[in-house]
Amino acid sequence: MGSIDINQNHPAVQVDIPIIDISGYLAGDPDAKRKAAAEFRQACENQGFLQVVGHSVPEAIQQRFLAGIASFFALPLSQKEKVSQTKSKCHRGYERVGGQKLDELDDSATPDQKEGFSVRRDRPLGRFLQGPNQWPEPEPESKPETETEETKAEAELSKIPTATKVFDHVQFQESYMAYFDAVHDLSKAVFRLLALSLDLSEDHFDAFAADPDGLCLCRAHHYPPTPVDAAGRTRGVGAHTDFGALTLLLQDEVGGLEVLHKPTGTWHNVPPIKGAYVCNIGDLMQIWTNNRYKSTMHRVISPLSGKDRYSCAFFNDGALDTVVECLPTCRVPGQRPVYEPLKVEAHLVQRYLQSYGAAGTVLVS
Ligand SMILES: O=C(O)CCC(=O)C(=O)O
Ligand SMILES: [Fe+2]
Repeated sequence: MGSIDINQNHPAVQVDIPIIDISGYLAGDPDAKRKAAAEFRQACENQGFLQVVGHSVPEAIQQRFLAGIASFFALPLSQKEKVSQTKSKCHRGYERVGGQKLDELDDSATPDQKEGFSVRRDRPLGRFLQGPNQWPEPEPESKPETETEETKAEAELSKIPTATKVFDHVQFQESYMAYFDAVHDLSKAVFRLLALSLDLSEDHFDAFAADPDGLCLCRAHHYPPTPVDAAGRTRGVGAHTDFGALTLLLQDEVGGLEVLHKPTGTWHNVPPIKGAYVCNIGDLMQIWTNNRYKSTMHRVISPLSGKDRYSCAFFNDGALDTVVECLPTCRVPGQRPVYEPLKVEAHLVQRYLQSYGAAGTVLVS
């Protein structure tokens, strides 16, 4: 296990975000399995954040996906709004800058300075958040009937490759779903490691994590650059904990993700590692483990002037009917659990309403 010292700005505070190589575990090596489970246990008990390398998601799938989302976000706003999340009954599609406010620490915080695109499993419209995805359609090409000087000039201009021209809606959807499937598979393997790390049977979370109707959200983000005068302090995403059980985040090389060291109230950078997954524990896992595993607060600082940042968070929120209650290995006999048992669906409804305000009510009405 390697680790990075991220404390340049806060030399007195030690925050360790370990880098865990799971290739041996995935290859079926029993020693590597024990070692990886122990490393997960330590990381989750400590900071609740780690980075996974040696995983199963091919670099080519990541690269195609990142190229696809960058070309989508470069489209004109009017085109992106055609697949706006506000048109979806199940929260799919495009979310414009400021569409969500995740900050849980500061009521006066501005909405998140990010735009997003949300995809889940494609299903008929059903229970909370279940339904069809929204995908961008090709723009109809208009052909002028008679050629004039003006239309000739326009035709010349249209030879210039613009973002609209390079956007390929078929490639976007295909690369997105290939990425979704690959990261969903990885999340199932990570849940297995989490089970082992908690001294449970390896398949303990399988039904939750692999349910074909379970809620998984794959949300791509674009963080536009911030002006120099606001450098370092604008919120790409406000301080929050993740709602679900497990998050796997792919980030580009720009950086900006920070985790909170609660005892000192200091923020620490999570350094980008090409192709790695930042893996963090969400609230459901903290409840399951009776506070043994930490759902740590984090935020994103907007990138400096001139730089666009792209990332993608995959949240495996699991089967809606699961009752989350203190795991048998997370309390001593006779000890009362910290939390009352709760249903995944009820928990998610509450957190969506909090972060989306009135716009979230469409999901539960
Ligand atoms: O983009 C990132 O680095 C983090 C995003 C995040 O925390 C979230 O979507 O919950
Ligand atoms: Fe998050």
